[in-house]
Amino acid sequence: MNTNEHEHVIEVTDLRRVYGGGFEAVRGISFSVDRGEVFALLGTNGAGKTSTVELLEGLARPAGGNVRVLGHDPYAERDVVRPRTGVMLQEGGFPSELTVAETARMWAGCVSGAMPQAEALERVGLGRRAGVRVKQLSGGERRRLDLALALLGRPEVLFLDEPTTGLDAEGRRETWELVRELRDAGTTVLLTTHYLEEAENLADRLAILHEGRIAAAGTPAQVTAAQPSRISFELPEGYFVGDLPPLDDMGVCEHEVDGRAVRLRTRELQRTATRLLVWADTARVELRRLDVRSASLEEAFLGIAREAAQAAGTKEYAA
Ligand SMILES: Nc1ncnc2c1ncn2[C@@H]1O[C@H](COP(=O)(O)OP(=O)(O)OP(=O)(O)O)[C@@H](O)[C@H]1O
Repeated sequence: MNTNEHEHVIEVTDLRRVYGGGFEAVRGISFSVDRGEVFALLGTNGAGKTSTVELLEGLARPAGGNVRVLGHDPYAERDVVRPRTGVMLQEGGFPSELTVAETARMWAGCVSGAMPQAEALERVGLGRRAGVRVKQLSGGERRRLDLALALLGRPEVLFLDEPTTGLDAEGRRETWELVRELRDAGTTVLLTTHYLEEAENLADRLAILHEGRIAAAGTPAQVTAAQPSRISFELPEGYFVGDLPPLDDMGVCEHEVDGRAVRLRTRELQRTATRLLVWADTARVELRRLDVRSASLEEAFLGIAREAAQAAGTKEYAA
């Protein structure tokens, strides 16, 4: 069970997936995930996240490139890899007539070295719902049950496909806490999500997919740092944007003026903010509603999707 000899628990090199009819959903992507890391795959609808995760889970054979999970080919060596991984699919699809406890028992029967079912249900906050039929669970509770089942085999690697879709804010935070606990105990987690806040909070590193390719990758801080920061404020009565120091000198790359409201974008936040504040101080003016902020992951995501779409010559995200 020792995986320390493998520097990368998940290693993907130039991976490709082609569906029947020749559609290439994954077009040569490479990344690796280290032991005890949480790695998020983000992307617009149809970007190729699920297609990629299915290859990592060994559910399909790649059309090209290489996948290694715990040092093995998850498709060709499924019997070696599968017992050491936990999979939470987008739709668990368990019989709805069974109770939560019966479902966990049935699933535990398929897993070697399973943890006690009650412990798995307790960990996801379903301990008190053990006697309830699956069909009576809310959408969020079903996601928790899917997660409990993925945890049953004490996996070294956990694949979570949109783990918090349908959960309320509290349920989402509880799931994040659980994922952090698992990570701290050495579990490697690969998740897909549409919630950028989730990736920002949870992921040690992430990759943004667009049309089957990686458009950006790194830590959340690295990915957002590549996008411009924003400064907004209102000029006082009698002042115009032309009264500011030359915007180029301030490091501004884009600006918008709407009446008195000014929005600047800059890749040199400290320089722009300093020049602006020195100017305001010297001119003895108050910049009302002053707001200075780095790009959020959401802004970075939208910017990357827009750039990638423009580069591909489509207009989908160019609006
Ligand atoms: N079985 C299939 N046959 C043909 N094309 C498919 C098949 N499954 C997925 N695709 C296509 O592959 C592309 C990638 O789909 P995939 O489900 O991997 O995207 P995703 O990033 O997970 O999207 P979402 O966020 O909507 O779940 C899409 O264009 C999709 O229509």
